[in-house]
Amino acid sequence: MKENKHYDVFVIGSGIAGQTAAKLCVKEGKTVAIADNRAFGGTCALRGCDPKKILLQFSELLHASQLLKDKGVSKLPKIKWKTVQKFKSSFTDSIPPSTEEDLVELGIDMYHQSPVFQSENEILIEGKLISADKFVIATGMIPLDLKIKGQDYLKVSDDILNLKHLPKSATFIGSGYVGMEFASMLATMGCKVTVIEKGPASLTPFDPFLVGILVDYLQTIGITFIYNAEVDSVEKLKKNFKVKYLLDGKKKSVKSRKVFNTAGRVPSVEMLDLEKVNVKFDERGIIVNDYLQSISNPNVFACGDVSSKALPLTPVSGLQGYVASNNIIKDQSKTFEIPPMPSTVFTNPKLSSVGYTEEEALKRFKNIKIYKGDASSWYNAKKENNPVYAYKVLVNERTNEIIGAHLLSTEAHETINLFSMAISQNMTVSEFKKQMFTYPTYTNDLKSMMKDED
Ligand SMILES: Cc1cc2nc3c(=O)[nH]c(=O)nc-3n(C[C@H](O)[C@H](O)[C@H](O)COP(=O)(O)OP(=O)(O)OC[C@H]3O[C@@H](n4cnc5c(N)ncnc54)[C@H](O)[C@@H]3O)c2cc1C
Ligand SMILES: NC(=O)c1ccc[n+]([C@@H]2O[C@H](COP(=O)([O-])OP(=O)(O)OC[C@H]3O[C@@H](n4cnc5c(N)ncnc54)[C@H](O)[C@@H]3O)[C@@H](O)[C@H]2O)c1
Repeated sequence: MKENKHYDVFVIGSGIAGQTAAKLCVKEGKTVAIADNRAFGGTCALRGCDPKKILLQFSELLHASQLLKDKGVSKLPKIKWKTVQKFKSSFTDSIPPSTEEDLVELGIDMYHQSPVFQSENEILIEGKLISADKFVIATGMIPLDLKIKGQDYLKVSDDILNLKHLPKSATFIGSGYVGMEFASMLATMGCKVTVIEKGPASLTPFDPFLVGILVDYLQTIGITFIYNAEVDSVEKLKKNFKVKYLLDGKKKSVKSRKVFNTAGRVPSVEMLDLEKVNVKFDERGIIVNDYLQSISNPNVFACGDVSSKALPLTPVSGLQGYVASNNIIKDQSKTFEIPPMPSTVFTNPKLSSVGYTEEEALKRFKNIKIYKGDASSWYNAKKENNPVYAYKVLVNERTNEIIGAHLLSTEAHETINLFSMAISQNMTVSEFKKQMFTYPTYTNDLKSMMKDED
């Protein structure tokens, strides 16, 4: 039975982008509803950043102990995976009910299904025909469908986060953020890992000098990397799965207990029937202007991972939710400008980056100064008995301002934020070096990275 209802704003997706938009709109007196076809809370809190970091910290603990094995650690910690999973669930289980409670308290109506657009201002959901003045699409991304024979045997990041047992062996198809983080985690925990990548390198948005060092190190802990490979099919054997692929025109295969599709994520738009609402999208997501409005229908906003202006990271998605809702509250009042955005690949060790890459800086500036080095002989790495520590810092030679920083270290995920602040404040190298930092810390090392040759 169809029932008509009208809202000022209807939000689709309850992740950070959708929740931010819904909450700001309702606080401004709008009538708001939000829909999700999965548990409320979004990827980051339920199936991404947060649960991932809980699991990863155990591999970090083990990694740190492995490094100090002959330096005073006599027995490596034994990780009880089932207990780790219980600990993780103690965080994730409470997210959907607490999110729903919050939304109810704010007076936001909830729907638990994917809506399907019927016209430029109507959707069909839970059997109801609902209209709204504005729609916010914040549906995030879903794993890319690999479309290979045996694809049903492939597991994705959600499954890795919910692994009941640590597999003896695993194959990852794709070596971006997700593939590298989980490959590093499983290999550290003793799993035999193979990574098959279609391109010539891993983590292509990151600095190739540091990626090279990271990959070399991950090989020493047992990960096999296969590049320029074309995965053909997955076959189920008795205990294992066989991944067949082509390398240099030759047919090859690898066997493992689990096979993970970590070949990327695509905008979640398929179920919405966006043609009916006249909203254009491509492989990057819903095409939006600087106000995060659909270029073809200004009453529809798209924010977070699903928007064409996304950098699929939690803080950026939150910012986009804020910008979109501000523009709903006051027409075209805020543009989305991407601030210098630090990003980390949480491998052991971590790879972090902010600002320009060397390639981008060379195109953008006439002359740049590159401070680059292997810092594994520095105190901080040596005290951990850690063979990996490296950096690259980029400076505009004319102004002496820091324009990019790339770090590979145990603490890169924290120290990169200092460079983020320096870049957004247009700090010069000498201004940065004037700052006093605690000692002995990785932060204090940042100053030593920008040392001119005598
Ligand atoms: C394994 C993993 C690890 C990550 N780690 C990090 C990290 O360490 N740091 C970081 O910054 N970022 C990380 N990310 C990325 C980060 O999770 C995303 O950038 C962020 O969650 C995007 O927020 P969002 O609100 O745009 O989308 P989401 O959080 O994905 O929310 C979208 C919501 O829409 C719902 N939805 C989808 N389609 C429909 C539909 N048709 N109808 C109704 N609802 C729908 C989904 O169920 C979901 O709840 C990670 C991602 C993954 C997968
Ligand atoms: N730490 C973090 O901040 C974090 C962690 C996870 C995800 N994320 C976000 O999620 C997004 C998606 O991450 P992701 O790792 O899923 O994707 P990605 O785009 O980072 O990596 C996908 C990789 O798979 C490879 N690939 C694609 N098709 C393939 C095929 N057929 N065979 C073999 N390799 C193939 C690509 O060349 C690429 O290297 C990222 O852009 C990132 O912003 C962030």
